[in-house]
Amino acid sequence: MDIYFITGTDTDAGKTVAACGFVQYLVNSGRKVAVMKPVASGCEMLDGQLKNSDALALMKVANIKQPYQQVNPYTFEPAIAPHIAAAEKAVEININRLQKTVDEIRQIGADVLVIEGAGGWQLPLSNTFFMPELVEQLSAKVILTVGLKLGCLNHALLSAQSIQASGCELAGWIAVQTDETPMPRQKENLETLISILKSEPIATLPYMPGWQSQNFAGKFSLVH
Ligand SMILES: Nc1ncnc2c1ncn2[C@@H]1O[C@H](COP(=O)(O)OP(=O)(O)OP(=O)(O)O)[C@@H](O)[C@H]1O
Ligand SMILES: C[C@H](N)[C@H](N)CCCCCC(=O)O
Ligand SMILES: [Mg+2]
Repeated sequence: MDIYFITGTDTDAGKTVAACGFVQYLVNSGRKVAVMKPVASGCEMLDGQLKNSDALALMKVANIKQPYQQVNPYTFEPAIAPHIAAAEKAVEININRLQKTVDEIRQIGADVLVIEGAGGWQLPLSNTFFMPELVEQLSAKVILTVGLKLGCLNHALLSAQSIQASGCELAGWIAVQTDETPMPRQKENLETLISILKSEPIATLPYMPGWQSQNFAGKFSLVH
């Protein structure tokens, strides 16, 4: 099973939009795709269970049916840093539990697993454990979502350097216009990103109101 981890230059960088498009692209190419949002803060009670809108959006585009708990093992109600939300509930985010969940997903016949992170690359999950440890342990390929806004050049370069320093493979990046108004000099910034990240993006996603009900698989190009 190939595992892709979708990270971003920051929270609100467009990771969920990028991850949903990437899942649609994989499904369109004939792959059996499962999804995960391992740790989510900003959840609401639905049908007696805390659920997160990112996890629900990913489940909608995947083509393997999974129980909610398998997609999103750790749910926290407040929209705050997850390790703080976990500490407030005396919950320990356990890397072995997450690894076991990924092993379960292997058993259900997925040939690709797309995992959305939370926040940016170096997300604390406790006082001593950060998200890159999980990504490295899973040998997941990383895709960096760059939210197109002023400051993204620095964030993109720092993220790429940190991904590589964590011993992970940066398999590609996705540019996302997250606001209705394009950032100033968006075209020039995209050219700079291509130069900094030393590759063309696997997709450039425009601002798409109602993206939840669109299929944007066609905007993606081949990723290894
Ligand atoms: N291309 C787009 N078209 C329309 N709306 C977008 C687009 N990209 C992002 N948005 C909106 O911007 C907001 C942030 O995007 P998104 O939720 O994908 O960020 P994220 O990186 O997944 O954040 P988080 O760290 O909370 O998971 C959302 O409200 C989303 O609907
Ligand atoms: C609630 C929010 N939308 C994200 N899910 C969590 C973002 C955590 C960011 C932590 C940080 O780096 O400061
Ligand atoms: Mg998200």
